[in-house]
Amino acid sequence: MPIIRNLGRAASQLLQSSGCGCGVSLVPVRAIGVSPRQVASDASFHSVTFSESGHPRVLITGGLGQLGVGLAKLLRKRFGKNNVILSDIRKPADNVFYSGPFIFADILDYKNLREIVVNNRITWLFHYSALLSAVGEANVPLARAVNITGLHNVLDIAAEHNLRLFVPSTIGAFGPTSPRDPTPDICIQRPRTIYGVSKVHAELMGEYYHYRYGLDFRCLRYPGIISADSQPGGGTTDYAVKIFHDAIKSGKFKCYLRPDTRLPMMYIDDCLKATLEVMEAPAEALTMRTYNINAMSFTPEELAQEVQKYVPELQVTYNVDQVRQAIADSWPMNFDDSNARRDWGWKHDYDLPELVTTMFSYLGSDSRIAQAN
Ligand SMILES: NC(=O)c1ccc[n+]([C@@H]2O[C@H](COP(=O)([O-])OP(=O)(O)OC[C@H]3O[C@@H](n4cnc5c(N)ncnc54)[C@H](O)[C@@H]3O)[C@@H](O)[C@H]2O)c1
Ligand SMILES: C[C@@H](O)[C@H](N)C(=O)O
Repeated sequence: MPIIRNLGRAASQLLQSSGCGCGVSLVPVRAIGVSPRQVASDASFHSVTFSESGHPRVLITGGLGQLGVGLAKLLRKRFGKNNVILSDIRKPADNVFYSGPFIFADILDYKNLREIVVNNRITWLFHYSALLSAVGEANVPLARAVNITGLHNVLDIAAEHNLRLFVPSTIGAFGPTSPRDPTPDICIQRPRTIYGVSKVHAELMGEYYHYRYGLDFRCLRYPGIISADSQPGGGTTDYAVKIFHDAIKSGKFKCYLRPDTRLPMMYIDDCLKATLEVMEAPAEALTMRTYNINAMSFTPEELAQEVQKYVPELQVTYNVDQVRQAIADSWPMNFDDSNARRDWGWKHDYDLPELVTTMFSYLGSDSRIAQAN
């Protein structure tokens, strides 16, 4: 919902009398007095970055997807179990529910989200809710709502409550006119998916709120993420997770991308490590608010060859899905993350061989690993 649509009379008056003398507000307009739980307009909205315990109070939105549960685990180790609240609109599995605080949070419900942030004295928000590239193309209106309207809600609440906000972007924020090998941080971004368009929008809005309202916005462009104990949510890079499961289950894998399709990829532990590191980086170290991060790039054919070292009988066939192939063909082949490495010391731990070894050891085929060595 456009911020301006929520501009009430009190907000208009405040805008007229705003301190800088230029007639514009220092917090997003929606934050000024539209909530039934509104505090007086002269009260301080500003909470602290850390709670009394010295740890941030964290909320993760969209936390039941491929990445959120792992992030919660990492953050709970660092900040304490009860300081990290996982949220989603889906029902959590027992092991997730009993591993720490979980709450229902629909990012399209602005008031509910605001109430959660206030009642739990949240200071850091990791905004993971999204529809990914393939499911986004299958339902553009929903992707637009979740990825764009939902982001607006999160941005306004984060700015109003002085949160440190992390929003992940993606290799999908680039398009066919971007340099693809390698893709630098700053270049042409004309993606052709609703997912990519919404992520460019998120990068730009977050940076705008940073410069305009002082929001502590931090963003990483993730490559395709590979994990063993969580399933991907409908993206173009999902094949690189499925191949491991199919290799173990049936010894057969049908790939929906051409064998020579090169994309940047990363093991989940590196992705989550980078996320925590950029959130903990001192603000003065950050010369940018949106960074590429990279680990490796491979094609389905190269991944299959590495997997076949562990499952030599694996049969791979190719049945190209035109939608996902067109998306992949418009994305970076290699990612230039030199700014992240320089500014806050980003360094990945997993290249392709370590990734494959780790995946098989998690998926329980240690005997095959022994054979391969
Ligand atoms: N997994 C990757 O390879 C990858 C790569 C680049 C960027 N990212 C980004 O990282 C973030 C997390 O990715 P993921 O792979 O875990 O995604 P996912 O698709 O697995 O999970 C997204 C979650 O968002 C939730 N969601 C949907 N609508 C919602 C709503 N209205 N309110 C609250 N939650 C809602 C879904 O229930 C789901 O659990 C996303 O923003 C994604 O764009 C992921
Ligand atoms: C790359 C990333 O954003 C996601 N895994 C997708 O393929 O849509």
